[in-house]
Amino acid sequence: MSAPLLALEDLRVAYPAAGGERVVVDGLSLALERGAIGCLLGASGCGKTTVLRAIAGFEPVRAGRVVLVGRELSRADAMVPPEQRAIGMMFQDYALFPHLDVAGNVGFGLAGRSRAQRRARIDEVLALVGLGDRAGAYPHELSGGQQQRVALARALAPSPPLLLLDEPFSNLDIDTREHLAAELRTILRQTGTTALLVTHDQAEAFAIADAIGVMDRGRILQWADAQTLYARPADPFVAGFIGRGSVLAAGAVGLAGGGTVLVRPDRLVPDPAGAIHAEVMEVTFRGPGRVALLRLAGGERVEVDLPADAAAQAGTRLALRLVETGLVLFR
Ligand SMILES: Nc1ncnc2c1ncn2[C@@H]1O[C@H](COP(=O)(O)OP(=O)(O)OP(=O)(O)O)[C@@H](O)[C@H]1O
Repeated sequence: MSAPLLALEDLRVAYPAAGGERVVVDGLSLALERGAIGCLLGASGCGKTTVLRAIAGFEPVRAGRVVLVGRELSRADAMVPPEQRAIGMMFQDYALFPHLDVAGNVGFGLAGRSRAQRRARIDEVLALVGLGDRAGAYPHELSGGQQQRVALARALAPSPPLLLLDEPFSNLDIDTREHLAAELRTILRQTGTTALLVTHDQAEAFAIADAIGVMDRGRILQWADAQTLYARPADPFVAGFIGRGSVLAAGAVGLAGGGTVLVRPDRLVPDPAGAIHAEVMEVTFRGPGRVALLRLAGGERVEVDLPADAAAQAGTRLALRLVETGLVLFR
């Protein structure tokens, strides 16, 4: 197999803190193939941005290595400065220059090319992001989504070997975000750009990435494609974090042998002959169907998708059976 385009090897990053230092990235490794779109997914504060900052060269590493196209960029006792890494970046505040028009913003990173070459490249990337007719507009004349496209065009213009994107759509409304996520994936594919994205939004990660690393407290718990994370989460944290479902003691749903089990909302089905008894706490309509929040006999809470004909109401009791195919057990 060919060497990955980006390799993070046992990376450790710490910030100064009262009485010493606080490790926020702790033994993190990943490999990204050329042309692949990777994503770090995790809750606020788990260290995602810090990983990107270490790759970009804004944060020194305490241990481990950052290697891009076979070139060592960071290790504990040496680092290549950010401006010599040729890595493209797009951050959540997209920081466009307000006094430059769209063409000026996009052309900013294209010093060293002739005027004609610059102009041609600006036109090319603006067409790519669907803003071919807005080259003369100023950032304040554009919508949030358009500004974000300009930021993307600016990051792509120098054809960086690697593009880092930190919560690129977090300032946008949900419709624009979903639309742009799909568009971003298409553009990255068209240009063959290798990218590493950071987000706390699972839908965004699923829509864009080929491989997703679920992070918790500075580590990657599992690095896999979206289907694998959903169907075969590696541990209870990933199981609870990805998709809907509850991680319960196996005995709570009648399974022998101990351990815990991930119960997705379609794995418990109302059945008068079922052996699992629950109290209905709440029923919510979530178009197209209804969802019931149940309390099992041992007090565990679990969410269940209700069939159209199920007559469940808050305050009533319900018998259910467990659909055992596709269950994920942790022992
Ligand atoms: N410059 C800094 N100095 C000290 N602590 C920092 C610094 N930057 C980040 N931290 C801390 O490091 C931890 C990880 O922060 P980081 O921004 O990497 O997380 P994140 O997962 O990207 O979160 P968010 O989604 O909220 O940006 C947090 O607890 C944060 O408070």
